[in-house]
Amino acid sequence: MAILQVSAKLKGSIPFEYAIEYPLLSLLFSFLACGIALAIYRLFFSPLSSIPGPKLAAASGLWILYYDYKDQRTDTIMDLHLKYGPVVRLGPNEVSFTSTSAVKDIYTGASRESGFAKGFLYAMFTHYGRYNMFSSLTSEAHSWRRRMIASSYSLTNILNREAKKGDIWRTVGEYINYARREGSQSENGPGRSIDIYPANIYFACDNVSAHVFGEERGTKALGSVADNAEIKLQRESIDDWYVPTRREKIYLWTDFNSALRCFEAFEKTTQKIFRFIHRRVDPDSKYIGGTFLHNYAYNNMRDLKDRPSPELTVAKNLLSGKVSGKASEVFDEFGAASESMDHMLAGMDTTSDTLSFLIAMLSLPEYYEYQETIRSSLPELPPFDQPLDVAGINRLLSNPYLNSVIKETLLIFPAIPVTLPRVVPSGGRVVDGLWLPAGTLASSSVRAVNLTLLPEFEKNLGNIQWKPSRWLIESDADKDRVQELERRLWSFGSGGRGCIGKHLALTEMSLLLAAILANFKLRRDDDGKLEAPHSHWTCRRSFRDIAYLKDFHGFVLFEPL
Ligand code: HEM
Repeated sequence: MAILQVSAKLKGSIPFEYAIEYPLLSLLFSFLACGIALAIYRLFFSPLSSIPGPKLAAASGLWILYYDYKDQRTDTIMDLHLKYGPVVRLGPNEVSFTSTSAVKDIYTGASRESGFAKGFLYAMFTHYGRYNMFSSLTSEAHSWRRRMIASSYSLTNILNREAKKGDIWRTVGEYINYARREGSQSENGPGRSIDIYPANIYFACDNVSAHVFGEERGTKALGSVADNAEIKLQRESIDDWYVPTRREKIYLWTDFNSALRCFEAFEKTTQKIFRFIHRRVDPDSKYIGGTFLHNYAYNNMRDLKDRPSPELTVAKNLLSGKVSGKASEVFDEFGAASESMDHMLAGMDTTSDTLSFLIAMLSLPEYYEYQETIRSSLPELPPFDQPLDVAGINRLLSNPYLNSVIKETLLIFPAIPVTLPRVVPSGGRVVDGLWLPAGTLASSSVRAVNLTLLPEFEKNLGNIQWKPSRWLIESDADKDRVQELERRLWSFGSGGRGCIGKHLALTEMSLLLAAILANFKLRRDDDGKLEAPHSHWTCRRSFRDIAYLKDFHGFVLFEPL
């Protein structure tokens, strides 16, 4: 009855008549009115409305989406922090922080939580349709996975394993042979002109695969290709992994969760179909679909299950570990393969990028003298078929000059420079003194956190120098400053989700750098005469979303000493 009365009243009203006469126009008008009301709410009444930042960003998620689309998120966030300070609103529901206390609140948090849950972005990093440690979003899904393999990556294990088996040192020897054999002659001096980007990827891949699956099953991509079809295949497949489309525009996906869910379901289903067809044709087929690396990781895992190896590896832990009696907390064949595949990728991209930036910088004329300084600080090194002992590895890991170039590269060119998104848990939380409602995306960008540490940040953002000497302690006055830098350097993340492979990466990089400088002078050889056979530097705009060395093609002259 009441409805009839209201509709009779409305019938006579002018807006109602317009709505009947122009239904599409009025629908559009209603959307517009709702949009304006929403924008007004977000700008003036939302709990985040007092946080500084561009008004357009606060009003609509399209603002940051535009920069995501242009692969400029990291640079944009840097500019915003420069303009607005340590807290910036990036979207209606997203806030970026740079202070140490905020990083602690978000990423370390209460011990029960070990930081906030990860944002949906990470779900892109499943393999074979299975979650792994890196892609698990919540602490429940993550912590049992991490506990199962944490010991494999501890510093003690890395040192003892290396002193016993010498896998990394042998791979370093392979790199030195590669630098003497590959590339081309240069007009700029004796020695070979090496495209360092693939060389570093092969190095990182050979190391991480040997650590995960054992030396016998590890890739040997640095080996000589002559007459070795397997090595040729490995190299081609590793290069292929870096196709430009890989996870391109990844931040865009986070705004389209349902599309991402569809993508996951599609991946899972197509792989099931692939397997089904292959097993019909060949009952013993181990082909599972996906790239060479997907097959490599899965087949190694299956092989290790059938033929257990005495070697203590990450894969062995994955296959045998039981953390609790819960059936869900044990890896099945695909779960274990997904975990190992993820370690391969995490260990390849990051370590190789860091090495490439480092070698590229050190090969510039202004650092020739610094190369000499590092060289003269090095101890006598053993032949590559003879492992260094624990004391010998520790001497290199604590060499202040090697450390200075590694840390400076991690600081200025972090391999993962981007936003590491986290979600405020139910009930809301206080971050850096600000109350954030549940569901807010609260995060820090590694590059912004690192660079805001520097006194020159505010004055000279466009021209921050790679300056390894800032890590040297030459007087008492330097001590506190350097310790503070070390404490706050954030390139490996922090808290329960921080990098598990940090000690492996640092050991690989220190050993390699010592051997390179003991054998070669490094000179930039990118004079435009050599065409870069790849576009790797620009491909890396996906997850990294920044191509730091745009004008550098990656050629360095390795001049024998
Ligand atoms: C220079 C080298 C490296 C850098 C700069 C680096 C950086 C990072 C960062 C920033 C995170 C945290 C991501 C987040 O919180 O969202 C992370 C996590 C991770 N890293 Fe690394 N990483 C490096 C080398 C490695 C290596 C060699 C491995 C080998 C296995 C590895 C495996 C992982 C894994 C599995 C995680 C996820 C940990 C978890 O969720 O518990 N990383 N890394």
